[in-house]
Amino acid sequence: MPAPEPSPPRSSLPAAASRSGANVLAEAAARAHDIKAATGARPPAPSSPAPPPVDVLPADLPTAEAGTPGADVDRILRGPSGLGTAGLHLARREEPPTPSAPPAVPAEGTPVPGLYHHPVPEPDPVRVEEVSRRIKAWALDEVDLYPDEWEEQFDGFSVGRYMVACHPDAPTVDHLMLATRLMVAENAVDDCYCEDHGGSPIGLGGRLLLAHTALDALHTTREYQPRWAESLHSDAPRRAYRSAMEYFVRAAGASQADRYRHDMARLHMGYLAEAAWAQTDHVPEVWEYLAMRQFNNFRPCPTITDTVGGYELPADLHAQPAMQRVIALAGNATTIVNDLYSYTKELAGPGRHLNLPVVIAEREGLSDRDAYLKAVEVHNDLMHDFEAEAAAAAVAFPIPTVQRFLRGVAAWVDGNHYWHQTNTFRYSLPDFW
Ligand SMILES: CC(C)=CCC/C(C)=C(\C)COP(=O)(O)OP(=O)(O)O
Ligand SMILES: [Mg+2]
Repeated sequence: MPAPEPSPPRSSLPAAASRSGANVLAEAAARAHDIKAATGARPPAPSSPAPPPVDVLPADLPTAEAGTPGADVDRILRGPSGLGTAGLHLARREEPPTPSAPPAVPAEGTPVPGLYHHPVPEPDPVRVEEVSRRIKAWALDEVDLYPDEWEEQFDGFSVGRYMVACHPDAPTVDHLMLATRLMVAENAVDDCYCEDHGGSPIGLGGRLLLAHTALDALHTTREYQPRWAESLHSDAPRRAYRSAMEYFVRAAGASQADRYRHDMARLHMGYLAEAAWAQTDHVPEVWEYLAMRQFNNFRPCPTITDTVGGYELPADLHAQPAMQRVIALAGNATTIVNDLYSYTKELAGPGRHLNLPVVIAEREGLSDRDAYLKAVEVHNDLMHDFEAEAAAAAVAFPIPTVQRFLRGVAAWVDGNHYWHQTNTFRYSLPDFW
């Protein structure tokens, strides 16, 4: 007589988590592995020769200011403390420290008065320098990204400082490069197809769709495949997307790569709505603008925090409605930060550029100043909601990868604010105070 089947493993997770499918059960089984992964990392495909050693950053995230609504949540997002919990924190660096690393120079720039945010420590200058060196080499030598005249703008964008600030738990510079290439490629598409460098709403849909195939490959017949493959080398945005995605896919799990493709499809849909409104000079209602900006949004950047951290948030946990809400609120807060810091730049550009203060002024009949101040309040409400929902998700899913992912998203939010505040080459504040 055959031996009875062993009973299926039972989840030790709370009810909310155990409803979320097979991957969550596997997650529970792999918890011990995750704890190890929180201090180790999935290695990305190396992009170039091994980097020089970099300094060791403190792995903790910045704390919320005392007395702010974020103070409680910050304690949760900072993760557990006490004996035996070290493995649940952000990864320690794999690269050895450089004792002679130069001290970080304090950042320039003033925060928007009244903007709820968390200051971050200066990003490690050694990492910043190395990422900046490598990204320029990639842009020039691997994807021929820009003509000489755009060099100052490329440098002024300070993408190395941006990505080091946003990913304090990246175990190596190779991991940071995954985010940095994608960030540069995303901006190349925005600049060259949509905005500053020859972009236009006219014909944007066709250009975006074809560029999207650099992220989400065309599967077609033998006759047409080579023409498509060639097309991926035919302009800078497509070369950048193709190459950055190739590196990313080599480091990411299949569901992480698919998550990124989905987020980029969302982004492209947002670009199209913005372009359609620009073509007819339509000013949407405020809530409609916010809906467009939820898609034309930084979301694809914080959602790769696990790949850049060298671990994976399982797809079923990423798909949880609570997690989706946290991600959407984080993306929306970070994107309204852009609207506030880029306000004067966009006002100075040709034509009307929609951003939240402009739309509030137009649709709610407020002065430019009052509309700007109202946009600050909208941002602050989004930030408080993000933090409250992240805290609730951290409690609902007491799983190391969830906690680490939430901390990674929060770190991205703070690093994004830091970069906007300190990028005085690109942004300046209006004279409203
Ligand atoms: C990096 C990335 C995914 C960008 C996508 C959307 C995007 C370009 C932004 C959210 C930034 O907004 P904006 O186009 O207004 O940028 P600038 O104000 O010109 O810096
Ligand atoms: Mg802007």
